Amino acid sequence: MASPPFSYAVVKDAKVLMVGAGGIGCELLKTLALSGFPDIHIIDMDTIEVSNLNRQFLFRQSHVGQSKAKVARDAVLKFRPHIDITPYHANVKDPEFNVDFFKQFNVVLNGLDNLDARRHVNRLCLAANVPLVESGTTGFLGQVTVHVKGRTECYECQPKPAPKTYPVCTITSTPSKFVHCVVWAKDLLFAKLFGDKNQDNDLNVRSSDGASSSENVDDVFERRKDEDIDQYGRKIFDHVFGYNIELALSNEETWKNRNRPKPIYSKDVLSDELAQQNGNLEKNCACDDELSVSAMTSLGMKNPQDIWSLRENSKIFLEALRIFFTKREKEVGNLGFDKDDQLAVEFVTAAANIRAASFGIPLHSLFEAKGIAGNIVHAVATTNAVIAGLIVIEAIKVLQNDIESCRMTYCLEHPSRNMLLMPVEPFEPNKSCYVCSETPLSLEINTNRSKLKDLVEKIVKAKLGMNIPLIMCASNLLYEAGDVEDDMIAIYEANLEKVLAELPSPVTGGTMLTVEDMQQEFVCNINIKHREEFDEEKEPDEMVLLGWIQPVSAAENKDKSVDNGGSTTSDAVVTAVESEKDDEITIVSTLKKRKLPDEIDISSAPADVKHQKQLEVIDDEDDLVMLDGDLDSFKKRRLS
Ligand SMILES: Nc1ncnc2c1ncn2[C@@H]1O[C@H](COP(=O)(O)OP(=O)(O)OP(=O)(O)O)[C@@H](O)[C@H]1O
Ligand SMILES: [Zn+2]
Repeated sequence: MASPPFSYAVVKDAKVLMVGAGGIGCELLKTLALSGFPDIHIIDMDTIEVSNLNRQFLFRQSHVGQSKAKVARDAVLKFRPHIDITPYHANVKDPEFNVDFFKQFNVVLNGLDNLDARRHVNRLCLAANVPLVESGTTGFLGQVTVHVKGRTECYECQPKPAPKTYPVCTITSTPSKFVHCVVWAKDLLFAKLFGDKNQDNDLNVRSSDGASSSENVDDVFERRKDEDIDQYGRKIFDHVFGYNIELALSNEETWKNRNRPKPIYSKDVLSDELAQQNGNLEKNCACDDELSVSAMTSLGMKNPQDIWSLRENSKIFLEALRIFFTKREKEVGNLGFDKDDQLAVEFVTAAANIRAASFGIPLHSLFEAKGIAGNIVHAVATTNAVIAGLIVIEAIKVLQNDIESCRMTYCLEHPSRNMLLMPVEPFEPNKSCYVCSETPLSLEINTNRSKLKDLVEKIVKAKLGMNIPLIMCASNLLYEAGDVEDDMIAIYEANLEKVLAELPSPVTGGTMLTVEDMQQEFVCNINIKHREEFDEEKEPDEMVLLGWIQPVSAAENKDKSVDNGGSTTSDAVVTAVESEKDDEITIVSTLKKRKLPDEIDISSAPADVKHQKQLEVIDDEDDLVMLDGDLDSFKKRRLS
């Protein structure tokens, strides 16, 4: 079908909102300005960092520390002085950016890097009825999608795979890849030593028969008053890399079909006097900046791309631990892993490598370990530029109200059918999407036993992702959360416990609850039905939400699992799930688009069918595969 010719009028009259002035945003603002857009508003909450300069070309060294939105505006005005650019150095979730604010724009363009903000913008665009062009990049991969209320899928019509998770036992007992060791070092050991002591931690789960001495284990991690720090470090070292491994080895069953790990004790790797020689810290730490304190510097090691020997890793491990307990003592107990915290990265690299050595897994450099721990895929400027160009092309189609011609476009790393850019017709809205559809969700619940509090925590907050929910049953307010004053919080909690302990009686007869999210302008109707019989294994909460699509990874990993960390810089994972090696990518999108046939009732089975098909492919993580075809004829195809 021929699209209407490009009309400059739609551009000339358009008022657009850009959210995000980072890698994609800089390219986008430049392309919008050069394409003749006269009125552009930009929201970005961040300031410029040195690490942005290699690709966020509107920024220079002298801008470091300044607002991205404002500097981007000034930079573009230098070559397009006559356009209006309004910057907001703010979080798009701030209340000032409400439905009325969104209504003033003809189209909203996202250049964000996280799911939460994307969802928020999606919901506001739906509430304000403004089309959204959404985008993301991860290295060479990227995508641009178009979301128009009632005509295409909204951003949340399909579940988004959450960051990859691993079964706990792989992490605690049977690692087979370096990433497993990194997750162990970061989420278990680092958290145990430097994080919140009250948090549950699976570090002590070693083998099925090794639980007996769990009390002693806690003592080991507790540093005794006046305990010499080097001695303490060695004690931890010997416990986690020596004793725990010996204990795990005692369970013969585990090792029948696996390589047996080797216990490592500090005395075997480091001679005794080394502990004293270790470090040169005083000399290097005249600086006040805590994050710049480094075990590598202290030990005279410079190159983050070197792969350290077992001995070097052991020295870094002890030195980093020593620095945390001496120079950063105040933070111990509150630390969370941060990829920009040099000392934390050094500690995690060293711990992961020592564990890897024990399990016969190849060691890695700090640079590589940091990438894995921070879930970092290095950004590619060209991908951002291509994606920004595509955003503008789609925005113009949207402004021309030519939704038929809109395409979701996937930028691939390797050509497929000789193409690097794969256009896909947008999907129709998912009729069972709780965000954009009017159809109420249905909750089957044991109303005799379940409490409203559970419903709020398990369904409203955890599943539907509402931040500050307000629940109404007809015109009665049942639950409210939000910025309550401090002294009110206690009263409020007591009230909630008391007054709302049981689900209110009208619900038991089958009642529609209306749930609003005050922060995200989001309304969702839940029809509650009473059901007494629940399968305890499959439905342990005695609650089943129908019409809601589970995020991929939640269903994939029913076992208790450990998150491998932060989010990627983009959302390209929507279609491409990264596997552990850079060159292994699993594509789960159906790149050849199909409109959902009308006869299929997607409110029930097909969404699940589609979902399961995706899982099949995600499991096959070692190949580059692509799903091709429509809902009932998914085929896996290997790309060569
Ligand atoms: N809730 C939000 N409100 C406003 N801006 C946001 C929000 N969430 C993310 N952003 C902005 O979106 C931009 C995303 O850009 P990009 O993906 O290039 O990330 P970056 O932080 O600039 O770089 P990197 O994460 O790769 O170091 C950032 O500038 C960030 O400040
Ligand atoms: Zn939707």
